[in-house]
Amino acid sequence: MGLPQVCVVYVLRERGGRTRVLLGRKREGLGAGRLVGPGGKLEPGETPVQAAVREVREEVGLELDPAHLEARGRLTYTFPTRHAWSQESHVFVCRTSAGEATPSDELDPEWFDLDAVPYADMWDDAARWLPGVLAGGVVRRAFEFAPDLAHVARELPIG
Ligand SMILES: CNc1ncnc2c1ncn2[C@@H]1O[C@H](COP(=O)(O)OP(=O)(O)OP(=O)(O)O)[C@@H](O)[C@H]1O
Repeated sequence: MGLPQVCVVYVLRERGGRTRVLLGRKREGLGAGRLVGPGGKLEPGETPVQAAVREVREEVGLELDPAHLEARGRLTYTFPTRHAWSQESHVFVCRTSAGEATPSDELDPEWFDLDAVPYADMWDDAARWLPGVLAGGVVRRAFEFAPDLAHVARELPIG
């Protein structure tokens, strides 16, 4: 059986000639306390794009046009000592968004300059691939987490 499917969206906005990315401090559940991109599990019948639009609306209150979502690849996370956490994540960037980011029960949103993203506050894998995605790239990688459920133990070959 395939892994649970989730999505994550990195919303970008320009301000004063700089580009900023919207992250959020996770308030509860998997990864509580960490900074994450808004996102979450696909509901039955949903496409990754539909889930991305819904999750961003639910978690930070921004409206995205599905046509503006840029598919930037897929990540596989395996937690050999906590199988329930293993998942496959569809990564999106969105450079057009409407509204103001507002906190929800799930996330406390915050904008960061692209050169000041606090990777140490994110999941351990993020520093390995998110800079490339924010610079315009696509990612397809697989990470296996250590028994501490916090650190990447190794990267797995894709395929
Ligand atoms: C393990 N290494 C990881 N590295 C980088 N990002 C990770 C991640 N693990 C999860 N994420 C992202 O964090 C968000 C919440 O994920 P996740 O906990 O599955 O979703 P959430 O609890 O919000 O689901 P529902 O909103 O209930 O559907 C979601 O954007 C997801 O892609």
